[in-house]
Amino acid sequence: MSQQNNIVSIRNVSKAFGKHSVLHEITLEISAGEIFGFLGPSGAGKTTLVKQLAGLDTPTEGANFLFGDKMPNIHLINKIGYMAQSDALYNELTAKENLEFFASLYGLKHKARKKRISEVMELVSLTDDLNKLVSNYSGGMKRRLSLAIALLHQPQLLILDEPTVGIDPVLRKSIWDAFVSLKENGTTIIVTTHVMDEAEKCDRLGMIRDGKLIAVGTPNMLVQETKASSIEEAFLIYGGA
Ligand SMILES: Nc1ncnc2c1ncn2[C@@H]1O[C@H](COP(=O)(O)OP(=O)(O)OP(=O)(O)O)[C@@H](O)[C@H]1O
Repeated sequence: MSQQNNIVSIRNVSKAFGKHSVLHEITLEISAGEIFGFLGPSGAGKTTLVKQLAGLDTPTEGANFLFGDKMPNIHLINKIGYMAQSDALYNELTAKENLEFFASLYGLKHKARKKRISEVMELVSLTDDLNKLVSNYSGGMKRRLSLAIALLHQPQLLILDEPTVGIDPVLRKSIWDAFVSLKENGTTIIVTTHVMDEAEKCDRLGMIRDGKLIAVGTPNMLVQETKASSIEEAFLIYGGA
């Protein structure tokens, strides 16, 4: 794999909050155009790691490089779309007003802004709810709106922290179809999940347990290597069960 293909390079990253060690010596390369999933139980350290990749936190040891530059780096903001685990939306505004606010932060001009807003809302099936107050949105609708915002500026790298929590299976499928078409158009996607059927859809998976990267590979490879019958069983075997 050539060096410039690696959009993300995590080099020997550890993180501690006070005495609490949360990430242990993680090293990993993620290449352009792949859907990479971090799979692990609650508290494993997934959010801590992807926050660093989004430039919102720093490691205690080691370093993260995105597009060849050390993070955090303000100049990379336009290349990254980040969707946090809890929605960062203005509840007292409509969805459209929220989108317009973020679009202006990204410097999208009026005509392009209008076009992108309708494209991203179409993608998350919220076109009919564009003018609704976010306070009247359900939890799943808020997740989808957050995703739409992360997609607004057509980032080369999407970092999505549990993007489909609270979203029903039918919509979940349509959102994953959207991820695949974004990937086909060259977007690199990093997603955290603890849902096994989502893990199967990733090109490669990094299994995280207790802050350690216990296995990396394609879903098929991880299952075959452990002679497991499912990703879930493979995870347990890598975790020492
Ligand atoms: N700012 C912080 N200060 C102290 N401890 C923290 C902080 N942020 C995270 N942690 C701790 O780090 C550990 C990993 O949390 P993290 O949110 O990264 O896990 P996760 O794998 O994303 O889990 P979940 O799926 O539940 O979000 C947890 O024990 C958490 O309590």
